[in-house]
Amino acid sequence: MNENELVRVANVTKVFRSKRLFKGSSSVTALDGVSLSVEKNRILGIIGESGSGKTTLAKLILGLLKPTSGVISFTDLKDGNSGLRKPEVQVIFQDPYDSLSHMMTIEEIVTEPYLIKHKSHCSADKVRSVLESVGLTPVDEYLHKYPRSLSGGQRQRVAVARAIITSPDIIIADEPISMLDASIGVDILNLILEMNEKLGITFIFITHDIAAAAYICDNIAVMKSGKIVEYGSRKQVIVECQNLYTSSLLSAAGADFIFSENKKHKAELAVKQIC
Ligand SMILES: Nc1ncnc2c1ncn2[C@@H]1O[C@H](COP(=O)(O)OP(=O)(O)OP(=O)(O)O)[C@@H](O)[C@H]1O
Repeated sequence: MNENELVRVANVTKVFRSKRLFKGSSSVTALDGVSLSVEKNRILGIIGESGSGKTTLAKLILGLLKPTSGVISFTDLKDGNSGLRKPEVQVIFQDPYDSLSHMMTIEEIVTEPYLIKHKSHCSADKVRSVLESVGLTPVDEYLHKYPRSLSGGQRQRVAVARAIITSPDIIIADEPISMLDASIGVDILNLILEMNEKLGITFIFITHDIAAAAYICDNIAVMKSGKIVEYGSRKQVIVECQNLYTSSLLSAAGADFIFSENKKHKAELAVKQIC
């Protein structure tokens, strides 16, 4: 693996097999010979229609599933002065109404991953700084609330806070804006950009929305029926796309894309595209 890679997915296939009583067995090839790299400090977009295999790929990278064939390898990172460790991966789910426990306060939800990782309580200062960094201010207004009293956008900010509290190397954001209003979705895109730029967190951004991917991702993999049909830099995929399926996604998005090299402009431009 080269020094810029955190994860390499090499020729990975995932077949789900199920046995049905009296009806024999059936199988679904969710991923078919997928190869890609997750590069350090970058945002990798995985885009495709429903059923194209995006979540299966995310679950394989998270270690929740095992590939049927192929290899997923993680680079070794320096851990303190001596040891080596694998990159830590956290996840943000699609549904901010379902992914946070209804029985826990915002403080408990955000600090839980820290407690699991370090087996010790998180300091009050740390919780405050994490909530501030995701824009949940004034912090005292949020700490003791329950998710039910927050809006969808605020809940997704809680999910981002929960994901960053352990200082992960990679965050997999699985359709994080698909259940939010367009303008709130753009706020979350801005937050992902900020976490990437300020904290250096690598993101895998899973979406069916090519406009959103175009504006926040450095690299994009376009998936169809379990295969990657186009893969490259944002410019290669959006401006110089070679594949008919990618072109059809671009036209379906009504995307009269203004290509900007400047990441900071991308989310604002996305407002016009997504709305
Ligand atoms: N546990 C499973 N058992 C059987 N089939 C599965 C399983 N998980 C996923 N699949 C199938 O694998 C294919 C890819 O599913 P996957 O959820 O990865 O797609 P996706 O692109 O994430 O879709 P969506 O955007 O709807 O979440 C689909 O045909 C799906 O039905």
